Amino acid sequence: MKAISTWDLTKRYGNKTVVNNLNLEIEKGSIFGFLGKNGAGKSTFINMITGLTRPTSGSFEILGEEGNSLKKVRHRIGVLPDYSTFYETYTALDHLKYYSKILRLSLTTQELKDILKKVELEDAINLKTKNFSFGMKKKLGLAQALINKPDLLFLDEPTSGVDANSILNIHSLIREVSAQGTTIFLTSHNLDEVEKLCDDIAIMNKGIIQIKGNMQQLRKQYQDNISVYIKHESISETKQSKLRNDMGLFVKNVNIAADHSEFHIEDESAIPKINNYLVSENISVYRLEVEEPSLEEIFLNLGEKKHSA
Ligand SMILES: Nc1ncnc2c1ncn2[C@@H]1O[C@H](COP(=O)(O)OP(=O)(O)OP(=O)(O)O)[C@@H](O)[C@H]1O
Repeated sequence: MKAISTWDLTKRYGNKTVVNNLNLEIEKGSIFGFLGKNGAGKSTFINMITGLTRPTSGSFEILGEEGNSLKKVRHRIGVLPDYSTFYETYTALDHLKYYSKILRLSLTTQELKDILKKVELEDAINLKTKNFSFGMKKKLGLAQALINKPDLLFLDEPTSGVDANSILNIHSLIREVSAQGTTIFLTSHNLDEVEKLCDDIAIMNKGIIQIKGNMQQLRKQYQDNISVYIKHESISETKQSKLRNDMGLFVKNVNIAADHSEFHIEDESAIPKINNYLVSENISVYRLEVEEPSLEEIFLNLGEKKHSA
């Protein structure tokens, strides 16, 4: 079942198309990573599906409801915007009490304090938000987004401006919320974070989805990048030269030294071939490392490659 589906969703401002016929399906219960350079159209897309702005054309469904019936599911959605605004004279607890009231939730003060504890704001429960750092505001925004135990949670840059320890805490909180069945839509410029957390990823560029899939599928499209390093027993010059010639037949950029070899392969099916060859040549292997492209490499390569979704 899908948590979000869009069909040819489009947004134009004047004659500028910001989101262009976007078709996307997000599996219920998944952590979905939405990436793109500044100005790619990510916020405009999120604003459309959360009802903040109207699509120019196309349609969408959220949690089984059509876009024009968004009201029916609003109470099941949590949103952490990129920048949250708070009443300066309210404390963290005052804010949660306020949102709890607006959403007509009957949460006790202790339950609200527990949510603040989850986002590591237990020491700031009675602190006015005018004294909050940027990272603390981000955490309060997260607490607010979690208050209704949402089925669908939008997180826009949840860890930007947050210190390293708190990032780890936020990541484990995201995993915990996901394990309870919440679908998470995560926008982040931190590619490492997306790679670690997300089941599926889409990369947006100039209003269209340029590539999408899970990390394995994304890597598959870029497998010419796989590099292999082998630490082996020391071999003679003659043997090195033989290896250079023989291995050159099934790997690229062969670099053979006395006690190690490095090269690139297009496809992981070359790995057993390499292994069999070394065995047949009686060369003892001490270590074999395969380095696949990171999401960052895929992202950076997008301008050069023309993969379509
Ligand atoms: N209300 C608006 N009127 C006119 N143009 C707009 C409006 N909102 C967004 N745009 C334009 O649409 C394009 C996409 O903007 P959007 O904010 O969706 O990008 P983004 O991918 O979220 O970028 P970022 O990562 O910087 O947040 C930009 O060129 C922006 O200037």
